[in-house]
Amino acid sequence: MARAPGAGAVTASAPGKVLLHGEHSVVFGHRALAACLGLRTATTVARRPAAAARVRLCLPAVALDARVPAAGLWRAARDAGAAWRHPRRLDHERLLRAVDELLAARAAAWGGAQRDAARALLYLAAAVLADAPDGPGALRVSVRSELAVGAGAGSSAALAVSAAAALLRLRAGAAADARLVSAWAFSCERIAHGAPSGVDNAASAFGGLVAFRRGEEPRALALRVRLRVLLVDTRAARRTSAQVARVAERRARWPAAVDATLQACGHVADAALEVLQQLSDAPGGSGERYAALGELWDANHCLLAALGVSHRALEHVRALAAEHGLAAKLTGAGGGGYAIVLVPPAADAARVRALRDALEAAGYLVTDTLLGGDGVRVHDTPDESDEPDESDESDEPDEPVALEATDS
Ligand SMILES: Nc1ncnc2c1ncn2[C@@H]1O[C@H](COP(=O)(O)OP(=O)(O)OP(=O)(O)O)[C@@H](O)[C@H]1O
Ligand SMILES: C[C@@](O)(CCO)CC(=O)[O-]
Repeated sequence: MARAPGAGAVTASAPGKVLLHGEHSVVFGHRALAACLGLRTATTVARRPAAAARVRLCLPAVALDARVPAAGLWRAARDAGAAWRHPRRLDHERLLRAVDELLAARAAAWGGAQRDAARALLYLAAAVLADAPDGPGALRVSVRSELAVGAGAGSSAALAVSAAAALLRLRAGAAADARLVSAWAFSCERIAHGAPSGVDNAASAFGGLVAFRRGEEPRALALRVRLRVLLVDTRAARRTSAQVARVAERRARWPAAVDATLQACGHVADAALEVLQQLSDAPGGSGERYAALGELWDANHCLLAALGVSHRALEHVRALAAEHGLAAKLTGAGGGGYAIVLVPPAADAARVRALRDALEAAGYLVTDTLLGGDGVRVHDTPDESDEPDESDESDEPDEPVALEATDS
């Protein structure tokens, strides 16, 4: 049997993130500080030997298993100027229109999370692979994740970064630079979020602790400090785009007041960066510095609440943390989703345990984790000797791929 063009499969994984500071204010040009999580999303892209060009999307986290015919999409991507090295040369809107036309009838019954994921993955696959000499052919894209979807821990960025890295590895034959991966993931994030700042994809691609300001290169911070947090999933659903729209709407009504609040968030982020730098330079006296950091988390949370993006569950988490002597803030877009509780090294273990119990008794999911760790990683290389099997056409389920957490 003839081998399918460029047969093989690649898996890449990327972490979620938390924003220590700067959610929402980063959209308006202020500094954000992001740290990646030990929880990851893995995307496997496999070239399949099917006769017809199509993409199968296996996305258990959003309960989607769909097959989409793709010949027209590959053509549209070439017409839109797709070239894997140059995300900015692509006519973004034109390719997106082609994706939407393709999905129009098919996705009518899908929910928003399914449609957003399918749009993002089809866009990326077409954009990165359409200019391959032998064409993209048939693909299977399978995603597995340890992250809560749509909760503020950067699940959409981890999806975009891991998919971009896998597709680029398949297309280019070598692992791509994190900046290129991040740039493609940013184009992808634009699809659901309209005008994202880019902080989520930068944090996920680069890993560790990242200082970010819109329009500037992300700065990986070489800090010798690993913050311990309780990551609390309130399980209150929300969409990032809706929270961003809520702030924009409030700003349209009260421009001066909202701009002053956003600017204050920026000052808090600047001050927190100084404290983190001190913690890294001189770990002695860290009790006071952790107390200062806690104060800044609290201030940042209150400013975000003033912007209208808190939620009663987030306020509840903060109140429980305060009862146990710890500081907490919402992280990500807010409106539900995740909060983070700062656990200083000297925190009393029994109190932390008691807080965890109280949070769990209230129905929240708690992960005790260290922030920082690896950014994007390519796990597999395409195996060109892997003779495809005709039975691949029958769309049998994928083999699961083991996901290693990087820390926690
Ligand atoms: N593992 C996954 N499988 C399929 N789709 C996913 C997955 N992870 C994220 N998504 C897509 O990303 C969307 C969630 O993006 P959203 O930006 O609202 O949340 P988030 O990225 O988790 O939070 P934030 O942007 O505030 O950090 C989902 O609705 C879905 O379309
Ligand atoms: C709410 C927001 O600031 C962070 C979402 O994690 C949106 C963005 O930066 O694009």
